[in-house]
Parts: sequence; structure tokens; C-alpha cells
Amino acid sequence: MNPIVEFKNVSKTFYTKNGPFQALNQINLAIQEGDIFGIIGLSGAGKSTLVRCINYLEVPTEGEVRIAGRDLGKMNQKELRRQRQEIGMIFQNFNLLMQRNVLDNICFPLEIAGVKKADARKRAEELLEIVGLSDKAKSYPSQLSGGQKQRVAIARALATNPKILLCDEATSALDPTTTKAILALLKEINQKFKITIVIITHEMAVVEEICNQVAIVDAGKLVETGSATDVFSKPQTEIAKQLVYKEEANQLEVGGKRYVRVVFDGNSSFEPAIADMILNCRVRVNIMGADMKNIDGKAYGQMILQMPDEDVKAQQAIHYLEERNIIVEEVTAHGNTGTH
Ligand SMILES: Nc1ncnc2c1ncn2[C@@H]1O[C@H](COP(=O)(O)OP(=O)(O)OP(=O)(O)O)[C@@H](O)[C@H]1O
Repeated sequence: MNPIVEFKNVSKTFYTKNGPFQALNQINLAIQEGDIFGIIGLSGAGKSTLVRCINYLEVPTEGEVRIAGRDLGKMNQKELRRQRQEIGMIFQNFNLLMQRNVLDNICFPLEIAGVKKADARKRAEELLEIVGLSDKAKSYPSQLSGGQKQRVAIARALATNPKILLCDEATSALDPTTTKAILALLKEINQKFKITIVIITHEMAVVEEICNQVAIVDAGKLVETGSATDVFSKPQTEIAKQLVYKEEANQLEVGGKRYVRVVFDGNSSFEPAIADMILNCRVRVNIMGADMKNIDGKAYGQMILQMPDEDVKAQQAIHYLEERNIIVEEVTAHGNTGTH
């Protein structure tokens, strides 16, 4: 079966007054139907440009973008318009029409698609129920909280029954509790309506919470892609490590004592492993920092432990962890490591 979104050698160059700027460089990517696909990267990496190529808001300068096997570059304007109705999009700043009430905001794309007013209204009411805002139909965006505005934007994006929903930093302007609620709604939409979701974010918590697949973009290139579990447990590139492991844990000042980084890759749970090591090896360790994640009920991430000064004890403890398939790396200086 064709992937629902496929990029084949996609590049995008912007021609600016300072000369050409290549925002995307030979991207190859496949998103399968039903995925919640996270695109992560530092600011300016090219995430928005990549996602805007999915609905041809940005037209690649090279390569092909295929939706369900059909090349967008070969479509005429009418076909492209129809195709775009199958791709909804939500944004960080919601992009609602401030002078229209909630119901009319949701009806807007339906009006453009030529749906009869009464039918549009009915569909908008259904959507309001799905996003949990039936009581706000007559409110104006200015009367809503950020989370409620994003719910309206989601309802509007779903109005034309899209197969794909693109989310460009959709939770970046929201507090953590509201973010969780919006992510739960997105997951529900993914599962109930089988809508493929593509999420751009700089927040790892968002990816951990709902994405099953991840792509990491750096300076216009796709540097890593795979299941969220794989990318989080074994980030390969420097940029992926930087994104996955928080900076504090990476830049530990060592200052003479012996430290190790213990990496959990989903094969063990943290509590028993460390507790058993302390009991069995009779060592004292200090946990200097931890950046642990729980993905699909398994422990991923890293922890920096200060080991006992006596070499034998420290070696014993390290050996104990390694025997349990836990990766232990010695932290030599400023976060540099040597794997045991
Ligand atoms: N229309 C444009 N004209 C010129 N340069 C552009 C244009 N759109 C984007 N760029 C440049 O392309 C690069 C990638 O931008 P893009 O918005 O895709 O990055 P991003 O990863 O989404 O970053 P952010 O998280 O900061 O939005 C940036 O350097 C940006 O300045």
C-alpha cells in the first residue's frame, strides 16, 4: 500500500534578496496512514517548510510530494484544491476569524467548498460536540481561552473530512495542562476517524505523548527517522541527542568525582535496577540528574550517577548494571562519554 504522504528527493530553495537559501535538501520521507508523525528540529531547521509542502502551500523546487500515491506536482489547480480539502491544518496562533462566531468559523471552509448552509451548520454542530464546545457555538474567539480556540481550529480543520491533519506548533502557545488535553483530543481524532496526523513541534513532551513515528530535521536535511521508541532510545546523531537528552544532563561539570551516565533503552525499568544495584553492591550513589521518559510503559532516557570514589566499588556497580543490559557510559568531562 502507498504511504499516505511520500516525499521523493524534495528540495526547496527560497530566493531572497541576499541570494538563494536552501530550506529543504533532498528530503525522502514516508508517512503511513494512521500515523501520528512528529517532525522535530531546532528553530529554522525547515520543519514548517516541510509540512507546508504536504499541502503545497510551499511548492518544492525539486522532487515529488505524493499524497496516497498521487503526485501533487502533476495536478491542475482544480485537482489541487480538491486534494487540499483532504488536508486540514492547525497553527500555533489558531488563525480564527475574529469577527465570526465559533459556529461560523467552522462553517467557513464548508462554505468555500460549496456546502449548503443548513448542511454546513449541521456538520459544524457535530464537530463542536466532538471537540467538546457545543455550548460555545455563539461565542466569539476573543471570549475563548487558548485551549478552546485551538479546539475550534481543530473542528474547523476537520470540517471537510480530511484524511490528514497538519499541526504546526499547535500546542506551543498553551500551558502544560491544556497541551495535554489538546493532545488527548488529537489522539482521539486519530483513532476514531483514522486521520493521519503530522505534528511539528519543538517540545519533546508532545512527541513522547502521542507520536508513533518521528523525523528529525536539521538545516534542511532529514537526519533521523524511525519509530518514536527507536529515536528516543537510541538517538544516533548529535542533533537528535541534543533534542532528546536535555541540555542540563549533557553539560554536567564533572569536577574530579566519578560520574556515569546510565542509559535506559526500554529493556529495564529504572527503580528496581538502581535500587537492586545499591543493595547488591552495597554502594552509595547520588543521582545528579535524570531525564527519563515513559514511552509505551517502558523506561527510556538517561540518568547521571555519582559513583563511589573507590574504584573497585564503582566497577562492581557498573558491572552490575551492564549485566542487566543497561548501557553505562563514563562521563569524562563536560558531558563527554566513553562507553564501557
Ligand atoms: N518564504 C521564505 N523566504 C525566505 N526564507 C524562508 C521563507 N520561509 C522560510 N524561510 C527560511 O527557511 C528556513 C526554514 O524555515 P522554517 O520556518 O521551515 O523552519 P522551522 O524549522 O519551522 O523553524 P521555526 O520553528 O523557527 O518556525 C529558515 O531559515 C527561514 O528563515
